[in-house]
Amino acid sequence: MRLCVRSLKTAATEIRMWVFFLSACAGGAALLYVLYSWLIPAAVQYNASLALLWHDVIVERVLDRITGSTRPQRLLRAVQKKATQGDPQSVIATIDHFCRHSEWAMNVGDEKGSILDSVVTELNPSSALELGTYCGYSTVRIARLLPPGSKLITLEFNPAYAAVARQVIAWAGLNDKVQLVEGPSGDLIPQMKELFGVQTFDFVFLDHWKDRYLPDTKLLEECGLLRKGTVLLADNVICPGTPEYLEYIRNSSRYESRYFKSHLEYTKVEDGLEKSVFLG
Ligand SMILES: C[S@@+](CC[C@H](N)C(=O)[O-])C[C@H]1O[C@@H](n2cnc3c(N)ncnc32)[C@H](O)[C@@H]1O
Ligand SMILES: [Mg+2]
Repeated sequence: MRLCVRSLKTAATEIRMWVFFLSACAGGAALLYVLYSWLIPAAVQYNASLALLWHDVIVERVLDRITGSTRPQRLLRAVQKKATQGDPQSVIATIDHFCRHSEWAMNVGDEKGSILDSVVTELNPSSALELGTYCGYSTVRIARLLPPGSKLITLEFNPAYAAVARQVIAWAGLNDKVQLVEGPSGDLIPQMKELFGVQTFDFVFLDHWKDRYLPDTKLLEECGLLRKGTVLLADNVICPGTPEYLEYIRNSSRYESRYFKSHLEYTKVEDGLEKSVFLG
């Protein structure tokens, strides 16, 4: 009888321990779930530094490790799987969907993209330059709006990104409008006239590394690649930010400049585009 009571007590203690252990596991899992599905997404939607750290460093590195591929390669696979060949709009929509629902990427994005579209449509440029191609998202956005016979030269110094962008541009059916040139902007801008026969650009989209906006603008001026009326459109002037460029372009008597408020691609963090008309 005594033995029986003792084994009942031991069993009750064991059950209590198991209940405690399982509750702790369930609590931990619930906490992780709330963190991952609610707190982190909410924080990175509204905070600039957290957004860039989370999307551009943590998630990208983890997914690269797990999948054995790079973000541009995953983006390209989504395009090849879901977008219609020869249809730029479907390529843009596929990339935006991928970036909103699978993985953030540093394209200009749909929200600022519609501002970019209106600037390009209004200007109707026959020669355009893009600094920073990445996967070719903004290249496709700009090139699809160019009038027949126009050309967009886009510069990218990362060979792996350039290789992906070439396939994205080809998938959109825009090879005849786009010339992707591989190399650093600082070396290529001075060679534009002799290598590509460009006189001046009607439109320049600045979206490469932010510390190059100002030196490359001055280089474009020195090389005589801007004409009276050339429009410079600069992305990410708030996030990550280009303070020296803004200081220069807003205070120079050679430009008329205007800020278009928007958000960092695929988030609610404030960012914007600066449109500056060269006055000659
Ligand atoms: C923000 S991404 C461009 C995004 C692209 N414009 C879009 O919206 O789809 C910036 C790209 O510029 C490239 N880049 C940065 N500095 C550069 C430079 N000095 N010359 C050429 N490419 C550069 C980077 O490798 C990167 O792919
Ligand atoms: Mg950008």
